[in-house]
Amino acid sequence: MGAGAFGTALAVALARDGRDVTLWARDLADMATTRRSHRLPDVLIPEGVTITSHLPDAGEADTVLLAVPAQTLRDVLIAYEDVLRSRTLVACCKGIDLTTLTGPAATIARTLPQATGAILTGPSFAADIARGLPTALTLACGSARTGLALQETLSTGTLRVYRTTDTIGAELGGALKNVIAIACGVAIGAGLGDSARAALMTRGFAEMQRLAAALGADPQTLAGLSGLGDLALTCTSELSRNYRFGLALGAGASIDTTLTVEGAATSRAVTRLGHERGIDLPICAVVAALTDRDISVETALQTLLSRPLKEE
Ligand SMILES: NC(=O)C1=CN([C@@H]2O[C@H](COP(=O)(O)OP(=O)(O)OC[C@H]3O[C@@H](n4cnc5c(N)ncnc54)[C@H](OP(=O)(O)O)[C@@H]3O)[C@@H](O)[C@H]2O)C=CC1
Ligand SMILES: O=C(CO)COP(=O)(O)O
Repeated sequence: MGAGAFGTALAVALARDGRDVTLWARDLADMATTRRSHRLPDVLIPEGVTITSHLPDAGEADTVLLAVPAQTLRDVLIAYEDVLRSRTLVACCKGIDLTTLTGPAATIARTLPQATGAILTGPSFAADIARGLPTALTLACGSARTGLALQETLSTGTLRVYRTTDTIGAELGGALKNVIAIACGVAIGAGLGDSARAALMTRGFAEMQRLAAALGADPQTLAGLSGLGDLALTCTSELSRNYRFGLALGAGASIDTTLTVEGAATSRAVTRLGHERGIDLPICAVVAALTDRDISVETALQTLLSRPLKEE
């Protein structure tokens, strides 16, 4: 569900590997006839993918991948509850819901408790997956048995899926790396240099681990693909929309508001979560203030540099 860049890329990769895939979009436009998505223009969607805007066309499919932005996941679950509640639902989004302050796996568990929930996350650009380039992802599911089955279902010759039962760690790794990627983009866009970026990645990772530990995640999960792996990708590549958003903010350039930039809303959600739990998240707080245009880049820099000196 969700025929954006990521949903389309996963559908293409799975169908190429022989899976029976239905790709649902709320608005098909001319996708079914052209078999192309404007978000992945170079990719022809294989005939093995059924493209539809009528969800019952998914028939008895027992696994549903939810590739919609994190801030819309809850609405989608509620709107299609009748079709979704008895299936295995795999969230393929990265973010923290601003209203409930929950990640995608927890949002599924809260909204449709009868469904089996999981999350697929980790370093992977949709364009790379669609081209069949080698990619490794994390599949987290509270049920070890379902996780094992999903790992088999979602792995292909080039898409290598690792599994864990730590859904909190996996969803936090994916959500938080986007916030730090915005910070890194700002640093590079403002001309602060690669050393500043390395500092933000490392101290940002410390914030990710701090919050994850406080919320009950296994710190090892954050050192894996969903966490360190995705941080490395997203903080260094201009293919990332979060990083590009930061670059524009830092350079004072215009922002493309049509793009999905999950880290913006998530920086606000995470800052609220930090306040509620008494956890120090200075980089996330600065990103939230920058994206809200509450502070300038100069103030953001001074805020971080003037903090008391401490042990690492
Ligand atoms: N792109 C990437 O490389 C990767 C993305 N992800 C994650 O995947 C998630 C989706 O991102 P991505 O596919 O890139 O985003 P896109 O902006 O490319 O696509 C978003 C899709 O969600 C649909 N959508 C938005 N709101 C709703 C709604 N209320 N109901 C139903 N459908 C809706 C859009 O439909 P419409 O076109 O009608 O607006 C569109 O099909 C994000 O959380 C992202 O972090 C994860 C890994 C890689
Ligand atoms: O999550 C991603 C790569 O793992 C995609 O990053 P962006 O959402 O920043 O484009």
